[in-house]
Amino acid sequence: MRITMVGLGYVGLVTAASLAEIGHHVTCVDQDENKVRQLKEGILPFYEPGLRELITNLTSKSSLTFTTSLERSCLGAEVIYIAVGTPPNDDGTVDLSSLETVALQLAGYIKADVIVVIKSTVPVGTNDYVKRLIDEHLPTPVSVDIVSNPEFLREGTALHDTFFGDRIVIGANNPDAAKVIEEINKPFNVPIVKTTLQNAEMIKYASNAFLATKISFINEIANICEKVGADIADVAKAMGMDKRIGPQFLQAGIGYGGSCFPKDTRALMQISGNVAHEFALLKAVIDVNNKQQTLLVEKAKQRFGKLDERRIAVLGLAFKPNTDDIREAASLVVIEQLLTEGATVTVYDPVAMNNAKLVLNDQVLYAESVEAALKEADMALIVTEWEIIKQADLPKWRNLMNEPIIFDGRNCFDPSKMAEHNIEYHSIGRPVSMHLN
Ligand SMILES: NC(=O)c1ccc[n+]([C@@H]2O[C@H](COP(=O)([O-])OP(=O)(O)OC[C@H]3O[C@@H](n4cnc5c(N)ncnc54)[C@H](O)[C@@H]3O)[C@@H](O)[C@H]2O)c1
Ligand SMILES: O=c1ccn([C@@H]2O[C@H](COP(=O)(O)OP(=O)(O)O[C@H]3O[C@H](CO)[C@@H](O)[C@H](O)[C@H]3O)[C@@H](O)[C@H]2O)c(=O)[nH]1
Repeated sequence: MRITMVGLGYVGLVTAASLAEIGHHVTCVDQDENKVRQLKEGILPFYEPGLRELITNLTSKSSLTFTTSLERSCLGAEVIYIAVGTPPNDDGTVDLSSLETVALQLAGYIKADVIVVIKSTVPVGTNDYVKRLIDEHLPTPVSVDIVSNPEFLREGTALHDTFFGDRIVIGANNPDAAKVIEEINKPFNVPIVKTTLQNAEMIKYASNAFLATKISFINEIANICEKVGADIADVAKAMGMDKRIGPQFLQAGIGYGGSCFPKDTRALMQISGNVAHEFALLKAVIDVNNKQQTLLVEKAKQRFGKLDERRIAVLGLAFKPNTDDIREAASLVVIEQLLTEGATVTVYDPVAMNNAKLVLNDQVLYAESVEAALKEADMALIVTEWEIIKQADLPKWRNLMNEPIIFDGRNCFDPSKMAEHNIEYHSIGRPVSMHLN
């Protein structure tokens, strides 16, 4: 099948490469000339394990090509995927302007019957709206079908999630169009759910909101554990053994971040508000998360009284490991709090430093390694559970720091081990372990 993919963010690039890998011919389009030029040279715009190798292999076979010309990419395309960003507006509503722009441009370029597949996360009713927009602006009478195919990949494990996903959702009004997209996806050998456009749109928001709910729930349990002397690690483990609950997304910590959960939960609040439904549960999930992101610094303040003139190492900036994405990362909240308190902040992340520099500029010091960040620090705050952090040489950490005190937002270490190494250790939902001398 000849496919065009418009928008080369995480979703567009990973989907395009995956579709090419299962035998389709995919032309990738982005308006960002720099991004397209770099992709042609094999340079990826973001860090994702395994993706560069896959893309290099597919481009060498010409099953994956890159261009900035939407017009040329439409020639001969049987299916056009759209995966442009749908970022939040200030009030939490979804900014659909990129999607509208692409729809209007496409209307001018489509010369034959085609299926348009929307992969972007969009509020209920948007797929219908895009169909109307295209139809109203088509200069030639051709048939354009719209299919909603929301994406469920996670950053850092995007390829695995695509090839071993739990389900592929295909929403369409026209069963023939749904059938074509089903055939395209069959080689993935992932269960396919065919449904309406509205259901497909809602499935995406409901799934993300539910996962966010699980995280805020376990974080609240963790906060209570700290006060009653229980240990969240044991509690979550035993809860997750109940198949009705399941073990995933029960990792307590400093809250969820990233380009999806924060924006999609806020968007679902807006969607429910638009139909005069007060989604009290989701509001609580968001409030809990906002508070959770401030927890580490609050603990540090309680421990020290004031943080001004303290040298503080922040370890991990990405919103989760195995990505360089810092969109709505907890690290940004933590760093802002620390700077407001007057602390001197040194940061380190194995892959997100360049993205961080674009946002934080010269407000913080940038270290070249975990060890360099810890050197002469009065305390360390762990925000992302990178493997390089979890495999710490603890005696070395202890010797590097002015004071061996760690506030861990991701529960990377066993508290008893920290006590053995004479490190004062504050984590989430577990007892504090003090150093012995
Ligand atoms: N990032 C994720 O992990 C993830 C997972 C599932 C779903 N989603 C959803 O997928 C969508 C895309 O997210 P993302 O993070 O991959 O996107 P992104 O914002 O990182 O990238 C979007 C790309 O679209 C391009 N673009 C914008 N307007 C364009 C136009 N008119 N013509 C051509 N290209 C254009 C931009 O240049 C950019 O490269 C969003 O709706 C998001 O909510 C994201
Ligand atoms: O038990 C957990 C699991 C996750 N998180 C945090 O939650 C955030 C999101 O993590 P994750 O879901 O792994 O990453 P994303 O790449 O944002 O993926 C989510 O958002 C995507 C965009 O919509 C969806 O496609 C995915 O299915 C959905 O998992 C991160 O800050 C994690 O640290 C926790 O705090 N505890």
